[in-house]
Amino acid sequence: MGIDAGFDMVPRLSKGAVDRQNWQSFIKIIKERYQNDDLVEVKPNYIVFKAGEHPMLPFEGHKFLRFSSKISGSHAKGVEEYIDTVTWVAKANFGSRVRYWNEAGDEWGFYNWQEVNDSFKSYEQPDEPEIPTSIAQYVFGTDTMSELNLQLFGIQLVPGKGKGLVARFNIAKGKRILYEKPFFTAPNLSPISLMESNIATKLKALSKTEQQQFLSLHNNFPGKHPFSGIVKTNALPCGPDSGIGGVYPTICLINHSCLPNAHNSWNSDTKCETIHAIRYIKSGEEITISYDKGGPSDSRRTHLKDAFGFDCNCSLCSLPLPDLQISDARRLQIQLLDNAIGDPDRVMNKPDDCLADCHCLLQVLEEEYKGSAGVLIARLYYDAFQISITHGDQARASVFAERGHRSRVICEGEDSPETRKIKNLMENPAGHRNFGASKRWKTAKGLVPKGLDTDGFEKWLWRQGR
Ligand SMILES: C[S@@+](CC[C@H](N)C(=O)[O-])C[C@H]1O[C@@H](n2cnc3c(N)ncnc32)[C@H](O)[C@@H]1O
Repeated sequence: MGIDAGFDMVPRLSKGAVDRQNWQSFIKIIKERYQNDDLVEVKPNYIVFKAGEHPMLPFEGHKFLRFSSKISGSHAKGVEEYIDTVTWVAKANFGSRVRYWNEAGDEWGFYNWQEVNDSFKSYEQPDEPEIPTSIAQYVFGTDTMSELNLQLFGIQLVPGKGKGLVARFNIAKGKRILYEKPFFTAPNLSPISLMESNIATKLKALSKTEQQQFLSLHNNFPGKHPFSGIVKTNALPCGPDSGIGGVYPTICLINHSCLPNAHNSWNSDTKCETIHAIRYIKSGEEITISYDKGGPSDSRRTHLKDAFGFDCNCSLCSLPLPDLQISDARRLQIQLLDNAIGDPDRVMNKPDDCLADCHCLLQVLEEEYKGSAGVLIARLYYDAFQISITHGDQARASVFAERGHRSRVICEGEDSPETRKIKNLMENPAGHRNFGASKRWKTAKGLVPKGLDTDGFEKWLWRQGR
């Protein structure tokens, strides 16, 4: 008997070039780290740590299932430190594929001992070399990237920002990068002592590992209320304008950019947060999301400092002053247009002006965000949809809904409640609550013109030249 702890690799690595290379660099880091440690011996086919039950790391990563040992009793001396360090390095290389468990915290390994012992036996004898039959097999082992559920990012130190997520592969626009359950969700309570005790209660309900993960998150507000400080630094709102925030093991390692390449969204059905690429992300590029609501650099800076406690050094905020001023002017214009479009009296009485503002906003967003305005575009099309449907124009409304739907899928995926909502409206625009408030622009859904060239169609859609 005794208490075991360690980590499992779930899913196990493939024989493909990508996994092979990642495992080799992981082994290289381990070898370098322990080169002067007499208790860590490099054998022909694996590394053995001569403490506890002598956990091993094979040189062939696809054989590896578990790194663990008993951590209780006198013979276990020193092994816990090896387990902690190797787990940490493995996590940095393989992310959530590395599942740490500790029987002291009622956590158990993923694989059964029969599977694990068989894997240990296979370490001694290297495999016969295989000739891959396809590029996919060579690169990915036996399957494609998605089927293998490859983690698209690694956790790395990013200059000036602490830890961050960096793409390990080229990531296509619209690709789901992460889907994660929060440790917990919590409201922003006042006074702070109340918030602290509320979080303490939620923390107690977590496993030991989760508690450790939570406590290892960055805290910009150290002092008398450490739990609240961690939540304030890391929590992401559970939906736009929600006063409830969620704290996540991996998503909370994503840094902010005022010009992000990914979008975070709360799925109120599954109670999970998703991260999607909103533009093509190159391998090696940092993955970023936006923590704030935009606006010119001054107001962004103030908000990020007050709400999250840091000074932003993203690529936009680091622009030379003349360039930053151009961006600031556009951000201000975006805010003004957004406010004007959202005015219900104007939607009712000056719909042509509102639609013209939507068109103008679309152009400014494209310029400012270099074609990657993400969810701002989805919202804009929803606004244009609402203006059209309020005045009975089902034809235009269905086109705007279709465009809004396309943008939502990119930012949030098909399973997002927001995506489903706009999809329903695309199919049945008259189902919107404002339909019929006015008949000013009345059209049937089927009256979308056919045979126009792109310019002609855009002119029709935005009611230009009337
Ligand atoms: C949610 S955490 C992100 C992960 C964090 N970098 C870490 O090491 O754990 C937010 C913190 O990361 C840093 N950070 C994120 N985005 C930044 C940015 N654009 N500029 C400077 N620091 C940033 C700040 O310290 C911020 O409080």
